[in-house]
Amino acid sequence: MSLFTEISIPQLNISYKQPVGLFINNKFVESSENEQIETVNPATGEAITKFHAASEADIDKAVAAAREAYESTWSKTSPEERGVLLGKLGQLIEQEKELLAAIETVDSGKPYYTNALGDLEQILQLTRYYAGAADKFTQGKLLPVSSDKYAYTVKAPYGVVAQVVPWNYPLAMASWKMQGCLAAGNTIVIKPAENTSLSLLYFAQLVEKAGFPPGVVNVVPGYGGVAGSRLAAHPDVDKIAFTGSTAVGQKVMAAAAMSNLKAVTLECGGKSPALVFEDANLDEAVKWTAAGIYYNSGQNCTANSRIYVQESVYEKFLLKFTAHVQETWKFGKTSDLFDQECTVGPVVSKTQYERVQGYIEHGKSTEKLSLKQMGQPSDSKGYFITPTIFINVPQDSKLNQEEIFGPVAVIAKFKDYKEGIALANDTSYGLASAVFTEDIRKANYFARDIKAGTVWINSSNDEEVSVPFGGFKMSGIGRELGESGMDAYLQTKAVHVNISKL
Ligand SMILES: NC(=O)C1=CN([C@@H]2O[C@H](COP(=O)(O)OP(=O)(O)OC[C@H]3O[C@@H](n4cnc5c(N)ncnc54)[C@H](O)[C@@H]3O)[C@@H](O)[C@H]2O)C=CC1
Ligand code: BAL
Repeated sequence: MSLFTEISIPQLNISYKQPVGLFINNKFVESSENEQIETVNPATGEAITKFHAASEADIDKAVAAAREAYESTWSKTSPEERGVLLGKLGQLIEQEKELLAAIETVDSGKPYYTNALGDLEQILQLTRYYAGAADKFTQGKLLPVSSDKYAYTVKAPYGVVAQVVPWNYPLAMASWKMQGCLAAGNTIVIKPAENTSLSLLYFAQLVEKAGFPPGVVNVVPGYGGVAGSRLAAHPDVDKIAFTGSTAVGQKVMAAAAMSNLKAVTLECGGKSPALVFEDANLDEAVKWTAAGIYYNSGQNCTANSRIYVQESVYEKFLLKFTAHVQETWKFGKTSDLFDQECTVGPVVSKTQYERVQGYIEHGKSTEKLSLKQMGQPSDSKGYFITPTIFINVPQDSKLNQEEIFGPVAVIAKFKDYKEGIALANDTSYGLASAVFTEDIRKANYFARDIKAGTVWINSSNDEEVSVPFGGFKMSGIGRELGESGMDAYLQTKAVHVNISKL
């Protein structure tokens, strides 16, 4: 099988060369067992191409390349040099952002204009952020101890870092991990998800063009149970960062512990609440909560998948929410993801389609809940799911307890602040939360009382690359983005200096 394949995207009049090998030492290579994975366009269900899947032996080669690059070159670069390389990478991303967004659209099902281009804007922004941060967030501290002694701290990179990323934001989740990690001075072996590997393979070429030395970034597409688990258990990986399901996050942490006690960052599932109080601006609350559940077809770990509305404005909110969803969250003409009006794409795969439809069917038939469904895709191909609203959902419903990861809003009532915050906290997850009120005290009580890593006051899911992101409880460990996105890849060394004389 060739290491490149020609792919056409007729809607944008684009034809390009897609790398389909493993990227090790700045070269595309075949997998040692010649195993291949077919990737499918979620809007049509049709195959796009096949790419090589890394075996355990390939992972070992990639880790050895990353180790060699770390010891021989990368650990000797200055933070400023790393910042310059990230700056060049940013320029290349800017030049290629339309193509990268188009690859995301075709491979992961993101509407091009209203979604995929947005991912690329964020990637560009965070690449520039870490280019500038490389020589700022790497500084240690001077610690005066006594007249005869001082100490200083050094922030040292871990060395070889493994990263395992999911399919809901293929290149964005990779960038959340890679750019800060490189700025901090580590080398990387990164595994994209098996159903959305194309954008990161294309991106690898930009890494090489920007001038990163061989072995600094290695991209190893492959199956989670083979390539992912080998990375988690690898004795020469110093840290692993993972985004995906909580169940796999637990496996990654166990493998990390039982191999070499490598450091771990986990960004896992969520069941994030939004509380809408009676004094909220309801139009604003409707707009944000709808975006917070329907953007990216609900495939967001931070999706506000539980919406609680104070009982006095519940009916009014429902009417407004339903009308707004009908108006704003729509499939494209002929289910075309390149239609400028398209805001709802398919979910990523047949597996996810069946999983999300399973929850809808469960709500409808088993729990007999009331629901509204908005519009139909214009043809039956692909994995499109109609934006769905479940109404008056009891707290113990499966729909209120489990992460659905699809365009399914779950709405319920609450009486007062005490009940609202109790319902919001009634989950094993703690990734994000939102509150809608015009009362600054109430908003701040909520920020104080909610057990979640992110609180949005009068908005939802509007992340910033400069602000830390991560979960409480079973949503994860550690933080990404902002200064935390570099700190996650630095460890502190304390140096004691004795200047006393006998
Ligand atoms: N936090 C988030 O952003 C995400 C959450 N999810 C949740 O997980 C559910 C299931 O989706 P899946 O694709 O099954 O998620 P997953 O957790 O299996 O996949 C995420 C990544 O982990 C890798 N992986 C799988 N098994 C592994 C293992 N044993 N060791 C190391 N890496 C492994 C996969 O290849 C992929 O790259 C979704 O419905 C959603 O609820 C899924 C993706 C992203
Ligand atoms: N919004 C980016 C991370 C996530 O929700 O999956």
